[in-house]
Amino acid sequence: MSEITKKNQSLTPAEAALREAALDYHRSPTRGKIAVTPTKALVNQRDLSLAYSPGVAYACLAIEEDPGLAADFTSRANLVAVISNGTAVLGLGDIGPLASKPVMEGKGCLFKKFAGVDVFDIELAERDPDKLVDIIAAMEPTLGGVNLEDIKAPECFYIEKKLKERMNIPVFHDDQHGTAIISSAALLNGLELVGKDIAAVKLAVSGAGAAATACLDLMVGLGVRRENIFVVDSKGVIQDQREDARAGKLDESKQRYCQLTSARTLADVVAGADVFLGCSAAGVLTQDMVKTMAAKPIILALANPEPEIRPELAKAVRPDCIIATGRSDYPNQVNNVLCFPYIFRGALDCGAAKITEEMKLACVREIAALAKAETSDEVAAAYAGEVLAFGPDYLIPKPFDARLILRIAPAVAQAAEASGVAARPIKDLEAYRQSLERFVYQTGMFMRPVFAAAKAHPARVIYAEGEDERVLRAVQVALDEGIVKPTLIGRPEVIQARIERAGLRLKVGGDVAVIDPDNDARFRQYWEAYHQVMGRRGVTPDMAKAAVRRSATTIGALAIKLGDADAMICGMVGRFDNHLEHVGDLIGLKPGAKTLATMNALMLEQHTLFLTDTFVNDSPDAEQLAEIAAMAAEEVQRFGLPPKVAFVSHGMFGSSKRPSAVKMRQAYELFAQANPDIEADGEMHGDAALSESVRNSFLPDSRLKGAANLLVLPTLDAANILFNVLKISSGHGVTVGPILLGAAAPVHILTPSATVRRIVNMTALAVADVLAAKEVGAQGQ
Ligand SMILES: NC(=O)C1=CN([C@@H]2O[C@H](COP(=O)(O)OP(=O)(O)OC[C@H]3O[C@@H](n4cnc5c(N)ncnc54)[C@H](OP(=O)(O)O)[C@@H]3O)[C@@H](O)[C@H]2O)C=CC1
Ligand SMILES: CC(=O)C(=O)O
Ligand SMILES: [Mg+2]
Repeated sequence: MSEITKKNQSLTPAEAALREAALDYHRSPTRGKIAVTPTKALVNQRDLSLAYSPGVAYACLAIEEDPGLAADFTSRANLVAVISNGTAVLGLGDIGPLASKPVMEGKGCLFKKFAGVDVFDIELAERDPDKLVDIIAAMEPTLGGVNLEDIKAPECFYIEKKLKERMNIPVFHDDQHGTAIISSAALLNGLELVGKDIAAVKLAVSGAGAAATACLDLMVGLGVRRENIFVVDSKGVIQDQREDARAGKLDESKQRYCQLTSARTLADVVAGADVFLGCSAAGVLTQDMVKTMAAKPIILALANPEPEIRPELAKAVRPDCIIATGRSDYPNQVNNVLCFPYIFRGALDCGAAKITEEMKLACVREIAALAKAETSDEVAAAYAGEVLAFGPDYLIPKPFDARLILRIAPAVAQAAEASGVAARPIKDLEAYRQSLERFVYQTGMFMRPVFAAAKAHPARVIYAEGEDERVLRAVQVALDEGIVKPTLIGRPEVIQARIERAGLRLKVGGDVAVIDPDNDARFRQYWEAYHQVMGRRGVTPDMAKAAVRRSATTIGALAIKLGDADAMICGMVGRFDNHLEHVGDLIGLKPGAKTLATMNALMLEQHTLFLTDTFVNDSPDAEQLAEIAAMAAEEVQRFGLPPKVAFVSHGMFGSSKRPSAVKMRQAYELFAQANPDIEADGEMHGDAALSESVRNSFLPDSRLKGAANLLVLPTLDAANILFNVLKISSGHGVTVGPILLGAAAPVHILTPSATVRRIVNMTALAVADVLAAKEVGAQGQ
């Protein structure tokens, strides 16, 4: 039996579940985590002659004449290579370049998602440092920057040094400097909390590789005294009596921290230490060792994926400790993801030739300060339910804090200019900061507030098409996310067979309840409830029984009505209008609402847009449009976004007297009267909705600033057509919806094209809506 098979067999159930989920995530729906996509249209002969021969030759010749133009005519200035040879992959060690690829693809995702930086992940089968330097240096014409990753010490120091000498673009070994920047910020904040002086603290360090050495170098620069640092590597304490030290064979990086001491083991040096820094291996710091640390110890246990000690173990023996790890599932995630996307963003945007010490220190300052800054509405929404006040469990900002890019990238660009390495200094830093906002709502940030709210209060969601494999897969994800208590409508034996065929872990009767439309003890209760609602609309008891047997959406709606579920997802099979009819009949309108309507969200390259009404009302009048806009604006806030509403039309601020333009103007006026605090304007063209300068050329004092994010369209045709055109033309726009507005309970009617991810997102939204409805109800009492 191989070591890996043995290891898999010894996983706890939670670890085994995580393993399955992680493998599934990497395998489907596409293999791997990242792809290369063209950014220009290439659809006709003309495009071809521009993109390729003959037109491309002009771009080539322009660059030949002025190499700086490569930044304008190619993607180079936004392209970073994440390069590894697989010799120190996380804490997994020397697993080789091929096995390192998921990590490098992952870093690529983080670069793109958090900071819009494009990445080629490059895994090289080469261990010889000089050959690696030659290979990487030869790639300079391709790249705007090099992020070295998971290359082991001491070779990594030499490789980075040589590349910095040879290349005229930023070269940054993430494991060294990214880790150093974050852990230094955590150390500074931690010391502030425990009231200790950086010049007086004793550091015990496990690991003397890339990460640990760089952390120590930076910490010494910040005031830790070298004589107070005691380092342990795989052979024990680095001290002058060690065989390699006596033989003069210590690497130069270790020699810097070699001590004259009688201590020989980690336990020896941890005793009395104020700070433990671990960049080494899983579990090396024991509870017994932690017990011996000085008062209010700070523990930075950064080995990945398994830290030197788990926080619950450290806290059990030293409740006074402050502990951080590299993991996402504990407070205080000290991980270089808080740094590398943003330091490169700033460096690329100002054309930095290098990453200097000033640029790194700017990052430390910004990250440390951000943890102490007042939390913005967006961050509070992104981490709903968590306390984000500076303290022992909030030492440094969270990875989904949108302010990271807004603060770090400008600070880095400014520092680059100050240290004389910026080829294109940023002239207007405030305008630059504002331009970075385009990255903030592009990503997981978009659904993040919704998921956080759902996670804090999981709710009972009933799925009408419970036998559909997409639904089963989505329920598995939603359960793994901890956001749902699901009920599936369907035949139990069919559901079970499909769960097994799809290789899912759902347990019918365990974490998943089932309502069998052919045989359920609640049948009588359900058809009677149906008859009670429909009896005066010509429905006999026999018709009521048949209706309940025939329509799963009817069953789902009745389940909500009778208190067996909080929310419903339906619509994967059949026509939208049929589902809507059942929902209208049985769930009805929420108090105060006069109409049902729908809204769809689209995450596009440049904007996140919400469009209404995409599915319900053919040609709503001005009053209905104002009401729909108000409901839609409320839902937009669920995503942590301030709604910015544009009533769009063929007319522009009174330029047209046609009825549809007049209607949109009236709708805006009614909306503005009822919702004076929401930014809105109309009627206006679609381009004016998205571009302030176009809008200003007609009306400089519009009540709408920047780009609108909620477009209210005059008819169902207009909204539905625009939505579908944008969805396809954007290529990779992510969509959420249709989001049903105005119903008395959270119900969403999806469409037959719904993907697993869409169902998961709509589940999260339905659960978040349950919570919001309860809060509104409580306020009304
Ligand atoms: N949270 C974060 O952001 C980051 C965390 N890390 C983590 O830090 C760890 C090290 O990474 P990196 O520096 O790149 O790797 P390196 O291979 O460069 O260094 C590993 C170091 O750990 C030492 N080591 C190994 N086993 C032990 C042990 N049992 N006791 C004490 N020291 C030991 C090695 O000793 P020797 O020199 O004798 O071989 C070496 O000095 C990994 O777990 C990695 O995941 C790294 C970067 C970022
Ligand atoms: C986070 C990281 O880069 C590492 O653990 O190697
Ligand atoms: Mg790494």
